[in-house]
Amino acid sequence: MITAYTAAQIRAAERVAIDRDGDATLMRRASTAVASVVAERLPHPLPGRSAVLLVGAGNNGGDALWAGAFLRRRGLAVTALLLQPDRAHPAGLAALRRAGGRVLALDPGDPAPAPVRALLTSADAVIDGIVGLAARPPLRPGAAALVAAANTSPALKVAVDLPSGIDPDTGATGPADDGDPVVFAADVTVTFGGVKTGLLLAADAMVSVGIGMEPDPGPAPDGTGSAERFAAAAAAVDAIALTDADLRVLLPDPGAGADKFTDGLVGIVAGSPGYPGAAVLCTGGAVRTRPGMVRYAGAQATAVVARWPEVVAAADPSVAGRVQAWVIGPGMGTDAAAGELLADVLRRDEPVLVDADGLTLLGEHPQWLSERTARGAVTLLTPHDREFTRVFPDLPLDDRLTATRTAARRSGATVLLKGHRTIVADPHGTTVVNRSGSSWLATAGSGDVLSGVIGSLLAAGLPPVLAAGAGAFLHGRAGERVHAAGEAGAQALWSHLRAARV
Ligand SMILES: NC(=O)C1=CN([C@@H]2O[C@H](COP(=O)(O)OP(=O)(O)OC[C@H]3O[C@@H](n4cnc5c(N)ncnc54)[C@H](O)[C@@H]3O)[C@@H](O)[C@H]2O)[C@@H](O)CC1
Ligand SMILES: Nc1ncnc2c1ncn2[C@@H]1O[C@H](COP(=O)(O)OP(=O)(O)O)[C@@H](O)[C@H]1O
Ligand SMILES: [K+]
Repeated sequence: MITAYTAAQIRAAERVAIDRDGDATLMRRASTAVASVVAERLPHPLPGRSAVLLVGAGNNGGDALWAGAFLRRRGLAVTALLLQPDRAHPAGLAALRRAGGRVLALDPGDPAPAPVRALLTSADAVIDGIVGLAARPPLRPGAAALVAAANTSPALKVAVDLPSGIDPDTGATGPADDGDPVVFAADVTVTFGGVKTGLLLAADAMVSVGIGMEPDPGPAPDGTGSAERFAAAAAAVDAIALTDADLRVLLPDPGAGADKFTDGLVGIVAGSPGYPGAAVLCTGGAVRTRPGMVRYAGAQATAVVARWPEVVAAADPSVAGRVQAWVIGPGMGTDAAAGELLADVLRRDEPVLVDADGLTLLGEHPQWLSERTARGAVTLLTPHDREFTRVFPDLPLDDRLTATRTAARRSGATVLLKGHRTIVADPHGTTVVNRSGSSWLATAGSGDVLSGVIGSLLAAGLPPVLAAGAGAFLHGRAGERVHAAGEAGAQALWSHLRAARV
């Protein structure tokens, strides 16, 4: 489990560490780590190579200046570009100068003239120390112009603590209506004092370095497979991301005493004459995720059983037999008959996952959701952006994390917002960010497979936020395998779901 924190939580831990160790010690540890990452990743020998530092007004710039001083001592030519020369970290600046580094004060009106752009283009490494924990995006115009110029450089790009341009708490990059906000295009982010939640969303490669100021990670999951313990660990921090090892804990292999009824049955209501494929795709997601039994209840029983003979099929939920969780929505249509089916399933007490057309119907009948969550029935919504906006029209998606958390808190449902980084939040605020996946998942029907996967985990009794988080992680890993195998299309996911649990 990767645990992540808000800037305020990290600042609180930092205050304790500064009182104990002094801030110069912390900065030395942080900047040494940045210099090491740069030195490890550049081709050797290092003498003769060059690094450019982008330096803002605070301690983030201080880290970059100290890292530059260390790299200078290892033989690199180092140039610091100061966005606010009179506010640059004095000790860092002095250290860089002592080591023989060059310092350029930038013109605030034109921070990236041709000579600066040429310097960035020819550099071997660019180190981003414009802004860290104090960031409030979007970047101010001068910083944005410098970052935009740096992003065009072929150099190794290393962000100090956070890529400048993202919000530490949410990963958001600023209001979407201001055009595309600029963010430093880091190849790697070296972060200290704990992973910031924004990094889970907005940074790909990151190195988290302990410098003696990390927040208390809370109760660790004990490795026994207790989902409750796992959920408590997740609830104690701001957000988590799951790992392959977590999946082994959350989805144990069945024990010797298992039979097909042991681990929960999922019922699937999906597909319609217009969309027979959705029924088959969604059911396949469930069949391939866990042993046990899958029931199908809907208009495509013949097609489903032709592809999945192990499925027990019925014409509708009222005659389907007992299940421990329902998945409803993929390709079911949005007509009156589909609405009745959804209303019927939502009146039941078992956990229900609503996806796709089911979400469009919920947008038209919000009371079906509120009546259900008011009586405490477990509900999980798995929208993509357009479906999210149908159900929660007033929640802007320029800050996806806040939108997802607000939707969950307000509706009483667990909400999974799909995307490059899928986000799951439950009504109490427990948050899982998914970091597995491949853009090859952006293919028609891949969401149908996902809802089958998650429904199966919900029926197995995982708390909804973990069922959704683990399902998204597994689906993402399967997507990576589809890509690696040179395959494509949503049904290619089926055959990789089992092997994706390593
Ligand atoms: N206090 C310490 O001892 C330590 C601090 N550390 C570093 O210090 C950083 C935090 O330092 P600071 O609190 O000084 O602040 P930052 O260095 O994060 O911010 C610098 C300045 O950026 C400006 N800024 C904010 N939003 C901006 C925007 N959208 N566009 C342009 N500029 C913007 C702010 O006005 C602020 O003065 C951490 O991220 C980390 O890199 C580490 O060295 C660890 C130890
Ligand atoms: N750019 C992307 N990178 C990674 N995963 C993506 C990307 N775009 C979409 N996905 C994933 O692909 C799936 C698409 O689901 P959805 O939009 O519901 O498709 P459909 O309705 O066609 O089944 C989701 O799991 C989503 O997280
Ligand atoms: K930075």
